[in-house]
Amino acid sequence: TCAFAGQKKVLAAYEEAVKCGYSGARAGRLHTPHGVFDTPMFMPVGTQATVKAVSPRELKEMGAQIILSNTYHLYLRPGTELVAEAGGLHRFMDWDGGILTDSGGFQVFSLGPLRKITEEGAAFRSHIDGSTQFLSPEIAIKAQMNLGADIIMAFDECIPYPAEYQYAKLSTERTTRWAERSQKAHTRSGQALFAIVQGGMYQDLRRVSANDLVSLDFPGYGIGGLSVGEPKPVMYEMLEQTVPLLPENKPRYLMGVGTPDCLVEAVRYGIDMFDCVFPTRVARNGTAMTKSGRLVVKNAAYAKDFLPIDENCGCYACQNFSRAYIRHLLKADEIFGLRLTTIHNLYFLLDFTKKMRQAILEDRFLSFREEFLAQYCK
Ligand SMILES: Cc1cccc2c(=O)nc(N)[nH]c12
Ligand SMILES: [Zn+2]
Repeated sequence: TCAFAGQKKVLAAYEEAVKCGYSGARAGRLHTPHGVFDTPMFMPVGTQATVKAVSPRELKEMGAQIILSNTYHLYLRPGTELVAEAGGLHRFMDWDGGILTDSGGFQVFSLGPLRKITEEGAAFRSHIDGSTQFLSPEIAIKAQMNLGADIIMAFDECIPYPAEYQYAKLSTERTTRWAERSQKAHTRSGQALFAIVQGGMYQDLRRVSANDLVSLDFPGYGIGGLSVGEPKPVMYEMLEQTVPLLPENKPRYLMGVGTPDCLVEAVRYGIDMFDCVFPTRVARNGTAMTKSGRLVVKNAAYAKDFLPIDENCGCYACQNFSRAYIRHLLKADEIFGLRLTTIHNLYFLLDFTKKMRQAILEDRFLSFREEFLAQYCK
C-alpha cells in the first residue's frame, strides 16, 4: 500500500488515507462542520428535505453520513428564506450529519417543462404551479447559503445526451463561467463550494472543463453530465479522461451514480462520493438490491418465501421480516412495505461503500471488484 498522504485544510478537506494497488481507488476522510466522514461514500438523496419513507434516526442507524437535498425543489417550495428562518436545513429536517445540496442546474433541465438558457441563467416553469421562474449562479448560491448545507454545488448545465459537439463546447465553457460567478457569489464561511466538471461525452471538452475548474481552485469537484443515458463504457471512458486531472488531495463526487457495478468501477478510477435516487426509487416499486442483482420482492414467486430479502444483510428489514411479509404489504399498498424496501436498499449501498473502503485499506480492492462483478448481474 502507498504511504499516507494528506493535508488538513479548512472545510471539506480531503485527507487521503490510503491509495492502493494499480487502480486509482482510494480511501479518504472528508472534514466538514458536521463531522469527519469516510470515503468512498454513498449519499442518500433527500430531494425535498426528507429521504423518502425513512426517518433521520433510521438514516443514522444504517450508517448514512452525508445526505443530499435539492435547491431547485426547496427554492420553489417551501422557499429557502423560510428554511433559513427555521434555523437552516439541518434544524428544519433534524439531521445533524452532513448535508450536500445540488445547485438546481440538473433539476431545471430534467424537470422544468419550459426552459430557456442564456448567459445570465435558466428561465423555466415551476413543475409545481407552472409559474415562470429563473435561476442564475448568484440566485442558486444565495439559496444554498440560506439552506446552510456543508457542501454546496456551483450552478451548471447538465448537457443532455446525445449532444452535438458545438453545443457541448459552448455549454461547457458557459458552465465554467458560471462556476466563477458561483465562486464570487459564495460568501458564507463554514461551507464548501464544489465545481462541476462537464464536457458531454467528448474527451477533449472533459479535459478542458477539468483543467479550467482546477485552475479556479475549488475545495472539491463534482463530475456532472454522466449517467444521463450514455452507455456505461462511455461513462467509464469519460471518468478515465477526467479524474486524473483532478487534485489527488480533494474529493471527487460522481453525480447521479448509481448501481453497485457503476460504483465499483468509479471507485477504481478514483471517485470518492456518490448520490443516486435509484435505491429509494426502485424500492417504492418493490425492487430490492442484492449482491446478485435485483430481487422484485413483489413477484408472486415470493408469496410463500419466509426467508429475508438477504440472509447476510444486517438491515432492520432483513433482521426482522420475510419476503412473504414484505410482498404482502406491497400488494396491500401498506406504507410500511415501502419503508422496509427503502431501508434495505439504502443499507445495502451504504454497506457496499463501507466494504469497498475496507478492501482498499487492506489493499485487496482489485480482487474485491473482480469477485463482486462476477456475482452481480447487471
Ligand atoms: C444530480 C445530478 C445528476 C447527474 C448529473 C448532474 C449534473 O450534471 N449537474 C448537477 N448539478 N447535478 C447532477
Ligand atoms: Zn436488508
